Amino acid sequence: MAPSRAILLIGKITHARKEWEALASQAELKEYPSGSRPDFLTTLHSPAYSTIHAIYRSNDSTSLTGPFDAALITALPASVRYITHNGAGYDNIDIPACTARGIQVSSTPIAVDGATADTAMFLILGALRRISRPMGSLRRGEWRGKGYGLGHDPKDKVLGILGMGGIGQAVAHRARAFGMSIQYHNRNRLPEDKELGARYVSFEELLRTSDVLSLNLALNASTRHIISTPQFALMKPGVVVVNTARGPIIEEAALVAALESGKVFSAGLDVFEDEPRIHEGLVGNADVVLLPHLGTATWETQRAMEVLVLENLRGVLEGRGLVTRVPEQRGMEGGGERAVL
Ligand SMILES: NC(=O)c1ccc[n+]([C@@H]2O[C@H](COP(=O)([O-])OP(=O)(O)OC[C@H]3O[C@@H](n4cnc5c(N)ncnc54)[C@H](O)[C@@H]3O)[C@@H](O)[C@H]2O)c1
Repeated sequence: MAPSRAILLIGKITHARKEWEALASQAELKEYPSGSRPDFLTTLHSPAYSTIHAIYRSNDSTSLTGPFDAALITALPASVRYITHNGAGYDNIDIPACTARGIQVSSTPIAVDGATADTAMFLILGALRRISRPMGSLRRGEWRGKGYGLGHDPKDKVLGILGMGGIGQAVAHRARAFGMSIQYHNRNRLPEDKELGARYVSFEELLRTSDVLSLNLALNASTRHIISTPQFALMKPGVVVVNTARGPIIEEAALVAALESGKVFSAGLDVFEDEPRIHEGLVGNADVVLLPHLGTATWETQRAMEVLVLENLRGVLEGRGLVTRVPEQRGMEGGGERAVL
């Protein structure tokens, strides 16, 4: 007998295609590989989509559908019960709108921790050395170039981690090997065994006393622009700021001003306020280290993320529920969330 429930894949599965196809014994598999938001909204009303039980989407597939905002959530077929999202950040999904409709959402924490923390370390070391300027000079045939200057060692510097979740903890673990002393601020203080010897401090103390500030918290209404002009004013002169979380956590114009005034020695950025647009004051600043949102861009991590989404789908199809439901839906019926940090 044909499965009566369907799963809709929006975008592509690249690294775990076989595992996706294996789900065909448990559900009808449908795919929406390309299109536009108006096209997607129209397609949602077709009878072929009326049995969709779960949706596989990703941060990348936002380019096909636009954000999963309240308008899109409202337009989903009544049959949709789960959204399994490929991405540790899910700021492009309106979680309260999903909860209001009884739709459970999972993300891919843990799978992303190592690669994103490696990226943060790369940016911390690169920004401490202001490595971009001499790298650019070399490629222009100018060897070290004119503005070349000495950098700083990570050893004995205070690393302040804002957001000590999975990635923050993986950054702490790595930074310790470079001789950094670590402090953090989080919504909730961690149990001692997860602190890895890091000191818990207030947000203000973190800003006032860190030599390097690493941003590792989720983007939401309360964290948008959490780092802006007043926060830069509190920081130590010559601080290094690294962001591998989400661009809008920093008010980019304020960062540019802090770089230009010399308050910030350098920055290392994987994420930007209005990707893929980048503030001219950052692109034009040879001393900042910039990456085009590559935090999880490794073969191993991309596969691990896809496999985790499929584990969530299998959990749903086999009646066990989601494996990594988002913490905002804690307490909602149907289980499967990780601890709220
Ligand atoms: N650059 C990339 O490619 C990339 C890859 C993966 C994740 N990310 C981003 O990194 C973020 C963190 O990922 P994670 O898996 O570590 O998430 P996580 O949920 O494990 O950790 C986030 C931490 O931030 C803390 N937090 C939330 N609001 C806070 C606040 N106002 N002040 C202090 N702490 C606060 C939470 O308590 C939690 O401990 C994601 O939300 C995502 O946006 C980026």
